[in-house]
Amino acid sequence: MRIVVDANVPAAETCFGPLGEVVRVSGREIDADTVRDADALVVRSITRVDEALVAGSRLRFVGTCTIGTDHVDQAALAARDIGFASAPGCNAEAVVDYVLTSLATLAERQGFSLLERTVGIVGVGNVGGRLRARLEAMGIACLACDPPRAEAEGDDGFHELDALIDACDVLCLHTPLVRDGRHATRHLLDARRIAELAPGTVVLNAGRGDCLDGQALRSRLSGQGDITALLDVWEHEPGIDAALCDLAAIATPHIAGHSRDGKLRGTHAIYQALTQRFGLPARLTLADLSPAPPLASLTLDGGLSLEEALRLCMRAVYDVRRDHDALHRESRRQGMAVGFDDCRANYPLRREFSTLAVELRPAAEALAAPLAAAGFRVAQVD
Ligand SMILES: NC(=O)C1=CN([C@@H]2O[C@H](COP(=O)(O)OP(=O)(O)OC[C@H]3O[C@@H](n4cnc5c(N)ncnc54)[C@H](O)[C@@H]3O)[C@@H](O)[C@H]2O)C=CC1
Ligand SMILES: O=C(O)C(=O)[C@H](O)COP(=O)(O)O
Repeated sequence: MRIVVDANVPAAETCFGPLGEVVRVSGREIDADTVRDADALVVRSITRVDEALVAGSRLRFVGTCTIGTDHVDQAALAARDIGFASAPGCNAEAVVDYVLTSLATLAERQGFSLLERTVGIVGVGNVGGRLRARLEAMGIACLACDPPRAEAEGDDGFHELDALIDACDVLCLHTPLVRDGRHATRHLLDARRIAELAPGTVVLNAGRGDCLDGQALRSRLSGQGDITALLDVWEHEPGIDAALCDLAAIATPHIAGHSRDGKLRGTHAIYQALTQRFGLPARLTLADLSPAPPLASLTLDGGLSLEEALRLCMRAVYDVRRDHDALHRESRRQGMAVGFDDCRANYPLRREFSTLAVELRPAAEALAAPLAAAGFRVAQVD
């Protein structure tokens, strides 16, 4: 069996090597020629998988090691009886880590307390749902907007997007890109809604770039300049709007989900789906792929405020300023599109909050509940 795999899929040789010949190709270079003689194709989010790509191939399976599936024409695959799998939820915890560390960084920079803010979550699926759970456990008020869920489950606990715009200090977008239909998300945050955001509002987009009208956001930021944007996803990646990138308080190259843990979960989910499709045994477990974290534990004594302790633990695992600085540095050095992709291809090791055990001495015991709520493993020590 010949398996073409995006060069940015970790552990591909370990997982797919025992099943066949693994051919590594850069995600943006995978084309009809590359997959012509392939039996299986394993991608991430940057390869457009459509009829033109698969028409001349003998593919029997396509897997994307990502949550998002907007880059895959699933109908075209089904019409050719090509099996398909994605990896729902694989990097949801990483995105939540990203949101928390971004908001904590902004709170420090702008001098507000995150614990006193109201956060609106748009799209309350694997990512948004976990974000809500962590924020609420930390005592932070949340409002949820998810019309498809409200329709299926009843309105209770769900609000209209315009109500979130009226009531929230922070608006987090975690919607998939849905181009058509009643719940389409393209430009969900459009020019009208961007104009209606109250001064001081923070907008964070870690869903898909097209869910937000980037031009309208740029005009508001460069004109009134009275709101704050934290952006991980962009229209026209990798050749994103350099002016918007400069105006965003945190600008990162679509890496919110790029923890090692999340990527390995994605690879492993597709390994399982591929073996099932070809009737092969799946011998590898996720634990076989996961390395020990470089920082396994730290110990806190008294003397830190809750927000200081949260920031310290978050940054010990993941500091979003590193990714913001890298995007600015590499886009200046190599040009936007090349720099953007370079940051993603050479992404440094990042683990999830849950890999860190925070040991608390008695004087720090009041930090136990909020640190656990934020996602760390907490233990009391003498
Ligand atoms: N920045 C990054 O690195 C990453 C981005 N993503 C993006 O985040 C998206 C969400 O991920 P998950 O939560 O795991 O997906 P999910 O499928 O579990 O949840 C998506 C939620 O959005 C809701 N939704 C759909 N249309 C909506 C609308 N018009 N308004 C409000 N809510 C709507 C759905 O009902 C669903 O509950 C993915 O589709 C992907 O595009 C995912 C992982 C990493
Ligand atoms: O899972 C998703 O959906 C994402 O957006 C991925 O985290 C993006 O991963 P790459 O395609 O950038 O490797």
